Amino acid sequence: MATKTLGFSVTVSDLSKCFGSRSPQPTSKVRVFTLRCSAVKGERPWKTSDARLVLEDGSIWKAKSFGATGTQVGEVVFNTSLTGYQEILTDPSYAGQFVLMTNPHIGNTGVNFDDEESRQCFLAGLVIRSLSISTSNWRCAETLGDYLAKRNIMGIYDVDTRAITRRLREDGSLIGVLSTDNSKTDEELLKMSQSWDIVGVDLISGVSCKTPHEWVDKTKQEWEFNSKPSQETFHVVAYDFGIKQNILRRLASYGCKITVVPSTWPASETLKMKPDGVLFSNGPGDPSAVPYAVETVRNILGKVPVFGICMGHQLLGQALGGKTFKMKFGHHGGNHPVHNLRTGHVEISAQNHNYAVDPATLPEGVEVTHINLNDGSCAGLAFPAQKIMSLQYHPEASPGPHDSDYAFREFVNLMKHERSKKSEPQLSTV
Ligand SMILES: NC(=O)CC[C@H](N)C(=O)O
Repeated sequence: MATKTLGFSVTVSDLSKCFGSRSPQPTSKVRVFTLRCSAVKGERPWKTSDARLVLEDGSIWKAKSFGATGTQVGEVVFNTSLTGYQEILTDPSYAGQFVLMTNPHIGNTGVNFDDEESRQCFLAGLVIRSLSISTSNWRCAETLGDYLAKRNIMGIYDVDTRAITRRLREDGSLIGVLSTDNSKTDEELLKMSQSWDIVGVDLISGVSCKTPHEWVDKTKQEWEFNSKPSQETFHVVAYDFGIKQNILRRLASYGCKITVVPSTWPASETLKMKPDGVLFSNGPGDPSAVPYAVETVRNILGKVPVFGICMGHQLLGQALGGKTFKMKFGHHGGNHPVHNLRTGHVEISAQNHNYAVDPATLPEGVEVTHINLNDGSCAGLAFPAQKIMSLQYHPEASPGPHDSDYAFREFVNLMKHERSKKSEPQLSTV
């Protein structure tokens, strides 16, 4: 190819190198892909070492490691959020998964003390195209590399994230093994990836809290955008299936007093607390792998107002008698358009899920309230007769746009309505 000067001493041939190259090596069952990029050859302030991401389809992606070292298996999913990698890293719903960020430049704002979504990082690892060589933000407390190393989470960079994303979009989500261990052969890693599965595994029990506790923190005043908090206080019991803390902060900001309970907390104990409402949270893995949670949800339905978010929505769907199914590659990102069928509005939403409820399997009376406009899948449900509302996506965002925050107000209104019904004088029948 003829080399043409573009200015800033960058040439077309330099740029073509930056887009990586597929170099299939037909010698064995596996094919190796390396990313050649002249722009990242300079000295780096962090340790680098060779790493391999071996996917179950036999492709091997050579990369450099940051964070922890070792060998880790997980399902690879891609996330299209442009910002918010710290919230993504601490979202417990990613347990068992490698998150590949499609935004090519990650790490430039470091990590801070405020943006944690849970007590630790539960994900299998992080896959990025380019790790920022410098970190600059007024809230930055640590670099991304140091943060991951301390939490024993593996990361890789200098890998062709666009090519992997296209593969996942075409072939569906894939299991992969990430390794920095040179003593393991490609075939061994491939075998590992082909013999592990995320379907049917209860990942909730590994991320849920162990004992009930109160939650009081609201969204900090400087970040608050809801100007009309409720004048009344409502007691909400929140089931922690891997709950993101911003769900709790948003509920507290809307005037709720919250008791967080573990995933195995009996429905009877919850009902004894006489809550105004119950929240079923987001969480990792396959909703069909946790029948005990579906049973708990079933025993609460109809008795108090409930709100299900993501995993909570899927468990509600199953408790109502419906079915969930695994999607081809799921939805992960902060830019998913959702159609609110009740208002006619389109919301740009934050999403993170691989499973969905099949609305055709739900009983009569259950209303589909929201649709994902990318693929028409069910994004929200309501069953007014049973005081149920649920969303497949994340109204708390974090990271993501705030378009769907109104859902917390709707939940408060549901509880308010129920309270007012109880205080109405009962007509006696003769
Ligand atoms: N964020 C979530 O709650 C995810 C729910 C479920 N683990 C899924 O992947 O669909």
